[in-house]
This record gives sequence, structure tokens and C-alpha cells, in this order.
Amino acid sequence: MSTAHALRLIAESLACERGGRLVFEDIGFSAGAGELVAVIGRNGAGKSSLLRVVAGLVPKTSGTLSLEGGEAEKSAPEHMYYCGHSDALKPSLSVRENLSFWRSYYGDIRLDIAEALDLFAIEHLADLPAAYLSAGQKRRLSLCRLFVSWRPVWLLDEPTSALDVATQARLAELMRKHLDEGGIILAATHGDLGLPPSQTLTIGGA
Ligand SMILES: Nc1ncnc2c1ncn2[C@@H]1O[C@H](COP(=O)(O)OP(=O)(O)OP(=O)(O)O)[C@@H](O)[C@H]1O
Repeated sequence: MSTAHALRLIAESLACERGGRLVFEDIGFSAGAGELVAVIGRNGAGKSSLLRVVAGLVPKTSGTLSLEGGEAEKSAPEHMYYCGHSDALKPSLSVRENLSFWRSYYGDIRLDIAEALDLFAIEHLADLPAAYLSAGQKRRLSLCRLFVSWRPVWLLDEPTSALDVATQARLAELMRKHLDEGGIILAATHGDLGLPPSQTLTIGGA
């Protein structure tokens, strides 16, 4: 956790093609520890694609990406959590089992399962199969993953979608805490994240 204070995520002249079509080009940013970058733009502009490129899930067509100040033995994506539109839950596993899976997958254990579920007030749902959760409950569970293990860079794709107003405020509070601890957040959004971004990156000319 201590290395995070020297962290800097730098992207230069990034371009991305999907399905043989150029989605964006010449995208750059530099985000240091404690910074929130809001990624904005119209539907289909490439916000999700950018987050997926940064996470190493989609190849960049050109440009450079680097993470300075990370742990030498880890790759850049190993410093990152990617929370996409789909909540990445296994429907037949219980809420607790889903979170346990991610906790052992990510390592660097931080909170226990009950503590993490409690952050988003879903501890009472721990034994329910994920398939039975409402959309907002699924999103809450997906966000709990951020807290079971420590990863300094959070890539959040419309993190407030499906969340009620109180839970959006809770997420903003927890994002603030992560930034105060030296984390970096890139969040694609069409709305208000509940805390002011350090910088705004517009994809596709909005
Ligand atoms: N797997 C894929 N294969 C081909 N094209 C894709 C693929 N995924 C996304 N695209 C295309 O890439 C473009 C950018 O999509 P992306 O999801 O990154 O946009 P976005 O800015 O996040 O949109 P939204 O605001 O609607 O979520 C779209 O035109 C989309 O159709």
C-alpha cells in the first residue's frame, strides 16, 4: 500500500480499434496518486474501450501506457481493478462465495468478507445466490470487490449506475478515502460522481 504515493499512470497518444474500426485516437492523460480522472463523452465514443485498454483487456492500436512507482514484481494491470458494466458475478454462487472468489484471485487481502459486504449494506444477503440480487444489489456486490484486496488503480465504468442516491453518496465517500490513501481512479461517467474530478478527459469530442 505504501508504494501508491509515488504512483503515476501515464497514457500518451493512445488509439484503439475495435472490430476493425477506429474508436479513438490521440488520447493522453497523466494521473498521479490521489487523482480522480472523469472520462466523459457521448454513447459509443470509446470510454469503456479506453478503460479496457488501460486495464490490458483490449489491445491498444498505438500509443504508450505506463505506470510509474508501482511494485516492481507486478505488471501494470496487477495494480488495477477494472469494474465494467457487467458486474462479473457468478450467478449460481452466493454473494459470499462470489466475493471470496475475487478475494483469493486478487490476493493482497485487505478486508474480510463481512466487512466488505457491510460497506455497501449487503451483509444480510451473504447466503443468497447472486442471480437473485436486484440490479443495484449486484452493482453493490461488484463494488465490494474493490475493498477485499488492495489495488491502487481503480478503473470504474459508470460506477453509480443502478445505485440509489444514498449508495451513490457512500461510493463517493469510499472513492474519496481511496484517493486520500494514494489511489488513482479513472471513472467513465455520464453524470455526477459525487466528488469533483481532478481532471476531465473527453473522448470523441463529446
Ligand atoms: N467487441 C467489440 N467489437 C467491435 N466493436 C466494439 C466492441 N466493443 C465496443 N465496440 C464499439 O466501440 C465503440 C465504443 O464503444 P464503448 O463501449 O467503448 O463506448 P462508450 O463511450 O463506453 O459508450 P457508452 O456511453 O454507450 O457506454 C462503439 O462504437 C462500439 O460499438
